Amino acid sequence: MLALDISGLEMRFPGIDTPVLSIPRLHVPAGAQLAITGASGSGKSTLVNAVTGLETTTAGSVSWGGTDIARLSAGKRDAFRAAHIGLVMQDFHLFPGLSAFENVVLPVRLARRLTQIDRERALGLLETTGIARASQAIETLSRGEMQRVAVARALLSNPGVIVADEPTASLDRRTGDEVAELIVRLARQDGATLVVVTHDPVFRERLDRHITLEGGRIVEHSAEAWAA
Ligand SMILES: Nc1ncnc2c1ncn2[C@@H]1O[C@H](COP(=O)(O)OP(=O)(O)OP(=O)(O)O)[C@@H](O)[C@H]1O
Repeated sequence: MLALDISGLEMRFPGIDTPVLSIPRLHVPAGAQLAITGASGSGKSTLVNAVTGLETTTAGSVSWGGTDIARLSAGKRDAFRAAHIGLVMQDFHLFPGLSAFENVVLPVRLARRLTQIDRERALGLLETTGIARASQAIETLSRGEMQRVAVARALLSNPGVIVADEPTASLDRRTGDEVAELIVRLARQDGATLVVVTHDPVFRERLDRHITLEGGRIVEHSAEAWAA
């Protein structure tokens, strides 16, 4: 598990005068769970892209466990993300033509040779996430099952951090609640720090702290989310 420390973060885009994101300070302790809410266009995805290193920051530092990823080269940021951050996205990002199992192990297989331990962990995670047939073709799974496979994939390398961007937004209420419960439970079990963008107040209440963004700034936060 890794703590997140943001300081003086700014994200600007060409042609826009004001920063689309401006966060003077934010601290999330190692193993804590942060929900990010806010209206459309408030900067949630931009913040996710900054904390995962998917996008280059304009100014400030984004530090995970003391490593400031804003200072890393693009290649080193990618390597840091692969080693430490499990990502779950709204639209799953799964590969058709592969089975559930093959989807879970794909990122590891692309990085290195798959070991027996990887295979066993992948099968164990599929079982934990409620996927009965690991060999089932991914495109034949229900949407809820697909997101469960994406959760298993995010957890395979035992990351210190899990970042989920609206992971239940394209699921129905009941399925979404089940996936939310699963993400929170597995993050806690693995001791991973969890950051979730969600519009869902029920999901937000499952996490131990939250911030609300408006116009790229933190306008409201729970007592535990130290932000100034
Ligand atoms: N690459 C870019 N170039 C220019 N403007 C951008 C870029 N990316 C994001 N923006 C702008 O930054 C603002 C924040 O966008 P962002 O996608 O972070 O919002 P959001 O809160 O995630 O919205 P939603 O809930 O609709 O996904 C928006 O006004 C958007 O138009």
